[in-house]
Amino acid sequence: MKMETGTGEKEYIKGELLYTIFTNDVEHFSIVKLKIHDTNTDYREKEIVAKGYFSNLQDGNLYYFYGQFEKHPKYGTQYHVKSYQTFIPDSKDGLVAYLSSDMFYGIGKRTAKKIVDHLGENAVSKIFNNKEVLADVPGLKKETAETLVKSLHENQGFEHIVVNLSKYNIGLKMAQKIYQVYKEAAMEVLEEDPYRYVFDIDGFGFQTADSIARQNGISLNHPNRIGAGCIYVLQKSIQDGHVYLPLGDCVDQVIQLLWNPEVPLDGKEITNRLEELNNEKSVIIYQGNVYLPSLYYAEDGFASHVKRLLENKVEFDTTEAELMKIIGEIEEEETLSYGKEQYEAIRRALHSKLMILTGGPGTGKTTVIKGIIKAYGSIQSLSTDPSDYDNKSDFPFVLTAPTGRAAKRMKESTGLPAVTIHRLLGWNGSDGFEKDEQEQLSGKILIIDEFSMVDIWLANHLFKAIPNDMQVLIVGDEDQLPSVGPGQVLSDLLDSELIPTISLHEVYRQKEGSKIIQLAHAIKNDSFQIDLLHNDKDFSFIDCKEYQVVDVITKVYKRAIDKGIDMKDIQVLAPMYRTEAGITMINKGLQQLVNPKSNKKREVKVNDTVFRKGDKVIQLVNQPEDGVFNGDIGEVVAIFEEDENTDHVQQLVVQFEENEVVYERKDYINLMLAYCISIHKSQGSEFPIVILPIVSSYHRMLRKNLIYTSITRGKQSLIICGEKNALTRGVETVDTNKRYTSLKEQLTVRIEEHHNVELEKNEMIEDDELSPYDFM
Ligand SMILES: Nc1ncnc2c1ncn2[C@@H]1O[C@H](COP(=O)(O)OP(=O)(O)OP(=O)(O)O)[C@@H](O)[C@H]1O
Repeated sequence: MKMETGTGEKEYIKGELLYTIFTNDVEHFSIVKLKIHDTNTDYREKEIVAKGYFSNLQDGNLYYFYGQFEKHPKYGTQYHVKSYQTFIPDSKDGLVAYLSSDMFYGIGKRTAKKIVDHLGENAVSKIFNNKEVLADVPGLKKETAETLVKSLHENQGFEHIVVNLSKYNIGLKMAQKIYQVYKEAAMEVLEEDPYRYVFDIDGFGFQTADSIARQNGISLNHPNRIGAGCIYVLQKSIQDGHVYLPLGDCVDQVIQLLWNPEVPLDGKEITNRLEELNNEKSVIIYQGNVYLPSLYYAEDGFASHVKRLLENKVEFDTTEAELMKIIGEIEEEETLSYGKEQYEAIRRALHSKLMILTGGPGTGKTTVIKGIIKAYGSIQSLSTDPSDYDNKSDFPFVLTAPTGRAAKRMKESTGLPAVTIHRLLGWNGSDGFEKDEQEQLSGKILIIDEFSMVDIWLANHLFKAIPNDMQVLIVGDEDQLPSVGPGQVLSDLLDSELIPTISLHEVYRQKEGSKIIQLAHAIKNDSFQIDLLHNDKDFSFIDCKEYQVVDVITKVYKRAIDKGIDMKDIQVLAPMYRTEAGITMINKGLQQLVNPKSNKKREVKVNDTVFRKGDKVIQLVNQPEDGVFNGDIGEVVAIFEEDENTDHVQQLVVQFEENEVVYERKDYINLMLAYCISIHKSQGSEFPIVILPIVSSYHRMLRKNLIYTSITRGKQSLIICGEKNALTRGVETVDTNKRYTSLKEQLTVRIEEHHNVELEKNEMIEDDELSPYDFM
């Protein structure tokens, strides 16, 4: 419902706060009940529920609220507040009463009257604009004036900023972020240099700053505009995975962003500005490349921690003969015989401070991890059973992975505890990580799985927390998609050839007759042939066109459900959201099939999506405070209305593998239906049955590493539906989008010298000592 005032005047409700129905301390989102004293809208009721991002509202106080009416399906009309301010009486008597109230300590009626007599009905805004006006109030002590100014700012600083920011269409939520950074100086900063916000406020876009600058007459070639353009271009490049931009690219992109026919800018001006920013440490220019400082220091920090670890030697005095015996005993226990590469991987990992283990699916990475743990336990006489340790943190084997699902898989496949990297480092959201250089991790061996997903920021945080006496094994498959965040840490480490690496090539699962593995390796080795798409016991290909995809997937899904397969075990993966065969349409089709609308099931609608009790959903952002992370999949188990819980807000409850999370309406956008998820979101997860549509309308996305990643998510069965040509073209298309990173160079500079020494040592080990394969 839209209310018009008919006069073009800004709509308001002047209301007294009766009570707060709900408030969220972190974001200051509140729902309040108001008694209406006045309004210039057509609303005629005496009370209304208002909601918005308030700070410090007091029961009984009068405020002006500016916003718009909304119709809630159950509770009727509510006022969605965009900005607000305390009502300050506009009569002299009212103002005297206000200034002499409890809100202003030390000001009695007489002093208040003096102020009002001298400054008039607009006393408060005059003081806000220039506190010096109080100096002329006869008989007002300096200290009293200072206390009054301070209290005014405490009581109204935020509202004042909110009201002023709203003139530039900046909403309450962004205003909270801005106020936290600049406090009362927010407007001053904004009007003098709106571009400062691009540097300091997370999520504040360049275009917004630019339009405010236009309104305030800041010139198009103002250095602040050019500076903000540079920062913005660098921030945007993170979305493409870059750690830096070459100076020339950066300059070109800034010229494009700032382009205006009236004031053309040339490259020299931009380069000069970048150099100034470099001097101020707002960017870092190093060897002709431009970095945002956080990325430069992450790369620099990670490289130095890798060097630090490599400098510390491993005490390993077990002879090769003893090691052979120990590994032989493990082979007997596990009833297998390690292949040559696998044996070497175990042996080398025990000798190395830091080692990388790579290999495609089914090459035995997990088998090797288990072997390393057992061998280490045996050599050091340490139990590999966590229950033998009184204190959890004494367990010497630390297993971790970047996502919840990958950690869970690691836990299941090794039978040992494994947690996400965030949990291992004690991430507290805005407070950062508990573990760092000062408070490092405990344990003897750290094994990090799915390392291809780790970005440079997380790699740096993790490595700074690794103590010198810990051995580290990095496990990953470089042919998977790179991390969502900036960098390509695993492939840079491998490219540097400075870290001891063992690559497993022999495929063991294939020996058990897996077509999925065969396909994956054919794609990896560029030997994919169309006749590999013949159906097999774990694989089928269904020929269909784009317009048939949703229908085909629905039928396959139905067949699986009819056979009694749990929907948790079937996962549809697709590369894009918005096509006829995109994730959104597939989700709609599958929701209709497995969880259709019913009078018996509650549902909520968020934009175009309906979440219904029983729906499979995926979490889209990290929410460490609730123990739920980007990519976690769960099920909607309940929906509660406002009058059914003590918080008096609508709630949606999702059961994840390990915990239950309660969402309020404003957080529903962190969820999506998950019958079909994006291939990017599936990284690090595996599913018993994967259904994979591949059609030519996805061509923009179809790349070898994307298809490889999707195929390797299927554990027992893979069904590809779509067009063979699209699949063939996709596996032949290599991702040429180069990520600008300099980790390899950073590592080379730091550790080449050290590495030469290590190499010599390793050669000595290889020369002097015999391996079992020398006897074969
Ligand atoms: N040397 C071996 N002899 C016999 N079987 C083996 C050997 N190595 C591994 N396997 C078997 O091959 C299968 C795949 O091994 P494993 O799970 O360790 O590979 P992986 O590289 O971790 O695979 P993925 O990345 O797909 O999880 C397992 O069933 C494992 O028991």
